[in-house]
Amino acid sequence: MAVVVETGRQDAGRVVGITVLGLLSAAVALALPYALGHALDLLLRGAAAGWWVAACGGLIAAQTATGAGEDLLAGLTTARSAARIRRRTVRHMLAAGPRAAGKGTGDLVTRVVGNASDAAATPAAAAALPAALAAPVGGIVALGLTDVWLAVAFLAGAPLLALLVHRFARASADSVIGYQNAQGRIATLLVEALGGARTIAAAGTEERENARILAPLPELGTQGRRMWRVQGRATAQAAVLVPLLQLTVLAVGGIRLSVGALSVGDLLAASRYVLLATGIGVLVGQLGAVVKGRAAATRVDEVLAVPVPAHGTRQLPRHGPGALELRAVTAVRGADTVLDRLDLTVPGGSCVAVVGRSGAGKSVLAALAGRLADPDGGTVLLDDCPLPELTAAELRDAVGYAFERPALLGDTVGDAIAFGPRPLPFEHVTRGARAAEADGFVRLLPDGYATARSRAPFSGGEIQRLGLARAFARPGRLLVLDDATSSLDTVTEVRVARALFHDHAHRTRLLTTHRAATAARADLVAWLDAGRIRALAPHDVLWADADYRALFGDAADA
Ligand SMILES: Nc1ncnc2c1ncn2[C@@H]1O[C@H](COP(=O)(O)OP(=O)(O)OP(=O)(O)O)[C@@H](O)[C@H]1O
Repeated sequence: MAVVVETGRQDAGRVVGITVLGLLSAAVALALPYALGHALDLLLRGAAAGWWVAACGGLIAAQTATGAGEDLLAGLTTARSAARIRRRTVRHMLAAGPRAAGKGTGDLVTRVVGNASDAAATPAAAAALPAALAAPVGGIVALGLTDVWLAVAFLAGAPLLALLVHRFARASADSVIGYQNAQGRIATLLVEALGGARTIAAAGTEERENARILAPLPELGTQGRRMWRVQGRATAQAAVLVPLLQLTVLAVGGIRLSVGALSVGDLLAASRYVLLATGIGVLVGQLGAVVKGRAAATRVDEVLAVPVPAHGTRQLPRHGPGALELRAVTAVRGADTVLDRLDLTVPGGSCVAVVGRSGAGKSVLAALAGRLADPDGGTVLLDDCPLPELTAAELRDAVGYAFERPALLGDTVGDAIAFGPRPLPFEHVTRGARAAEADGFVRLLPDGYATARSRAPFSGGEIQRLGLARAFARPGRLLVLDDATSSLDTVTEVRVARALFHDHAHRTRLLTTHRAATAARADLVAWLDAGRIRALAPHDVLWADADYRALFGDAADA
């Protein structure tokens, strides 16, 4: 329950305030029946009761004030906790990067939005528990002090009340966890379907997809009904048990009044104490919030448990050539060892194309090269420095990436190209766009580079060119391109290739590709096969090998 414990600690002042105000409110609630009873007895005897009546008024005002203060503090604590948990979860998720994506986008959103607010309510609800418990316990003690037989009558039925609370807490915890998990699964499937809306429409599988997304609905319904059943049963049982207990205590009180052991005022006080003693509704409500919050906190904690890569303190040598070395690198994905003690040296300033059959592990290798993922074994070095030893800023400044399906982030098209840790001069943006053959179509947009992204629908090839522009625009010594030119038409690809293969900045370039033409332009080709580099040589040399040619299918591409 790390996230709840931590937010509780940070809100310690307010949490203590809620407990203190709650206990004060309970104390006032316990004092009021005594004052009322005493005032009534004095009035019935015709004695002066002015002070006691005034005390009753004061106690009622104090009860209102402490209740309002408690509500205000609880609201503040919950709101601040929710903001803090969301900030922390979002920061952690982004720091974990692609590692967090394994949970599914929809499920992550549910955890950060819904579960975070339920978890945030826990410290305040837990802080109110002592008061929710003090009022009933105080009520029983007060009954005993008024007349021991009243307490005996109440305690005879109390075990049933205790059992009710215990069963409620246990049964509702199970159903709440089940409900939240089913919600997360629906969100994941929905986000997946929204991302694939075009494919679903083209395949005409809307109905099937609808059924797939809503598949966890019966489970959600079952858990929801269980939740309501548990709550309803507890409320119904309490609705029968509580009046029965009150009636029993009042009946005993009536008998004690008739034998002169109690005054009328005592009976009035007892009727209110028994109400406090049976305050199970408040306790059940508070317990419900704590149970729900703890279940939600478990789901938030699972996000926070995704490891975030630690960064070192080193800088790269000032004028290093950008030599990349993968030493005995192993990468395990699922049950498969995708890369198996792989060695690869990419000379500084050179352009190396990584080829291999589909699923050979090219993208995994590309991710390791710039530390978008860490290897399960072995080391990746840039200019002889292991990547984990570099500061985060040094690493991101040194390595640029372009992807097959880049995400365009930022408000305007220019922002999407400049997207990075530091602002970029406009000339760099346009230079990158020119190199990626994006400058022409960007300038035709209504406001050129200042066009809002939402007003600029792009084709797959154009999006790829903007992703390339982003990579070209930023300085750095290593450029990793993961299938980043696959959607370009042949003419554009040839033009982009000019910038890529004759890089004026002499950056080291590692690019994964399926195209023989792209491999042919690279200085060297790293042939990935069975988790290792089968050969590292120029394309012309490798072309003599029939297995190598088979990678590209139709040789006409070459
Ligand atoms: N997060 C993951 N979880 C499980 N398996 C994964 C994960 N990422 C990759 N894989 C698996 O690792 C293998 C290598 O994937 P990778 O994307 O690197 O192949 P690739 O050579 O780039 O393929 P392609 O040429 O088709 O893009 C594949 O079998 C893939 O299913």
